Amino acid sequence: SKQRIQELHELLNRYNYEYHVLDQPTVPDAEYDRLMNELIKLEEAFPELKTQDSPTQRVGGQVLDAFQKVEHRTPMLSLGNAFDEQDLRDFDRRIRQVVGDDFSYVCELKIDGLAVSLLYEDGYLVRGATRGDGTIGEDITENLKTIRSIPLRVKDPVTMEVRGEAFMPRKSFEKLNEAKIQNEELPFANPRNAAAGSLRQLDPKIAAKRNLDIFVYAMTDAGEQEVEAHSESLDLLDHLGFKTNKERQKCATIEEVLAYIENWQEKRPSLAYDIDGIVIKVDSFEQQSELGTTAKSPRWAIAYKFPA
Ligand SMILES: COc1nc2nc(N)nc(N)c2nc1C
Repeated sequence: SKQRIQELHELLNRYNYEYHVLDQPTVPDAEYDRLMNELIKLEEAFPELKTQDSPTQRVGGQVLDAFQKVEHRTPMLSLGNAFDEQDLRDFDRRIRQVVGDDFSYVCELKIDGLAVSLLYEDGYLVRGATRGDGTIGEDITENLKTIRSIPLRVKDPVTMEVRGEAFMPRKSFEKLNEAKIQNEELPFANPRNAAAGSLRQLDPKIAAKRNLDIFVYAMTDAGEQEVEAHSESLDLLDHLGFKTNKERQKCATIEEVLAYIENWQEKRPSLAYDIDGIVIKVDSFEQQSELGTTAKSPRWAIAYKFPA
């Protein structure tokens, strides 16, 4: 049974990864459910064989009476904003004044959700927290564990914090609001509020039903992982089993950044989730550290906000 439990862990984690991270399931849901039920029964029969990263542990047990405050290992910064082309050209000029002309940007969609931090120790997810004020957040581990695209254990025994944006896909938002209106409850104003409201639930079983998702966008201590650029750290996060946003693109010049922005301004309605802008980052970590950060945001990144 220990061997079968190990086998079920691997199967369920693989099927979960294919469905929720790759969006390419290879088995029907019924097969997944059958294996999950077998694992639940085996763990009931052999409780000593239940592990913290077991797929059965995603939906926590008890309802909390409050969230604990937690301190982030490294502060969660915020982004400076750009609202038009001139702001972006000013940003670009400031970058070039420090690092010269030999650098590249990475552009990413700015997901309209909730910034969260995931702490992994020796490869295991040990804590999940809201951004809070950037230094102190709230421990919402039990709720974040219900997001199927968050690995409970990653391939390598890494210890790091991973940052990402938790969000509610538009279709889930519409279905949730339909149900709320049916029950004569107040609907959520937008997917971002719905995601925030879901992650603030003290009962993880409610969060588990809200079909939340996440795109991770940074890891701390990336230096220790021998990566030298942000784009490489995103590829490493993919390798570790995280869900990153695939629409990211390297841009050699601000002109290419402007073209990327224009492209996504147009394609925005076709996305399965809300975005409120585009994040532009200098790719090289060495150049990021040359540029440094102000008290609250990096000088090497900026968020272009779409007009409301
Ligand atoms: C480097 O710091 C950041 N990077 C980010 N990247 C993306 N894609 N989205 C964000 N919301 C974001 N926020 C911050 C503070």
